[in-house]
Amino acid sequence: MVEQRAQDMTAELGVTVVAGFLGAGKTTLVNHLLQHADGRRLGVMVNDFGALNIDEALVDERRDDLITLSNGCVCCSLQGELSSSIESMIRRRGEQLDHLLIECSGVSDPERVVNVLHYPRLRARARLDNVITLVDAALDHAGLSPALRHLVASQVDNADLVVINKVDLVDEQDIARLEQAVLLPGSRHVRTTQAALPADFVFWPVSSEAPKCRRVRSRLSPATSIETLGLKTLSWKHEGAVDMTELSTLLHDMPKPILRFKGVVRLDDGRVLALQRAAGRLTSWELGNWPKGESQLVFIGEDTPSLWEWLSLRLERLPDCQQD
Ligand SMILES: Nc1nc2c(ncn2[C@@H]2O[C@H](COP(=O)(O)OP(=O)(O)OP(=O)(O)O)[C@@H](O)[C@H]2O)c(=O)[nH]1
Repeated sequence: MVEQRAQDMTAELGVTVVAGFLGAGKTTLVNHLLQHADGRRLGVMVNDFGALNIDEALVDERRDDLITLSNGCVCCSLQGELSSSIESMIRRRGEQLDHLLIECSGVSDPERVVNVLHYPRLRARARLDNVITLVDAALDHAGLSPALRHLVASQVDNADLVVINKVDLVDEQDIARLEQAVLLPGSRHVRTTQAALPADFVFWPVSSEAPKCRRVRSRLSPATSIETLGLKTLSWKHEGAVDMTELSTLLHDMPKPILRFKGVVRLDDGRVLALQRAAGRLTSWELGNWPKGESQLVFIGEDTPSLWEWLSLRLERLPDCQQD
């Protein structure tokens, strides 16, 4: 991998792949890097697992160098779309971009994204600089299904740098236990809050030697496929305002196997709220940049029929429920 990168240092566009399980802090890292780009011109590609791409709204600034890949996962069904989007990013922006950030969906194995970057037609023009995997320190990893634990292990094993994020939410002992459980011996890793990773960890100085990142050997094979993960998504759209009292009760009651929730909600008074739940914690903030009139909610969780029946029933009190 390092040898491949050394050959590619003259290629025009440096690429960082940002991976990590649902809600680990990938968008937070992308936003942090956009804010600490130090004059570097960054392109961003985001990929949400759900049918609605909420990440598009959550990445700071609406930019014409933001490409959204939705309704699938870059590690499987969207590989063709990923490669053509990278090509079009290179074509359209090649001379005006210094670096491309590819944010994978939370259920992607970054190895598959890296494979796309090795396609001959991309190799000469894009240079993979690093794979950064975020791990959610607040998530009960032991409580995940074996397939999802396998996915997280694969994300970690394929990283050049592992970012143990959300260390503000847990104590030192828990962090040490998590590191012991998920990291391979000698893995390059850092701890962060709000994914505040120094930019030097991500962007290689243009004139430097090839990056000395360590490519760990995967202890798992074959690569995780989305089909084996046993996950389901449910998305919901509504043209008008949403009753926050009803929605808040629903979100409060949501069972643990619904692993991730994201939404953008228009309120009666015209304000727009972004809402998220990851590792059981709900956060919300006012959003200034949502051009669409509608409210959108996406839920991702284990494929247990009773869970989705429960959610559908609750969502029926809010109109226009649509299952994927
Ligand atoms: N307390 C705390 N919250 C964090 C931290 N980093 C991120 N968050 C919150 O965690 C939630 C998920 O963060 P995102 O950056 O959207 O996670 P993601 O990996 O992009 O999520 P998906 O794309 O859905 O997989 C958001 O509500 C963030 O504000 C952190 O270090 N501490």
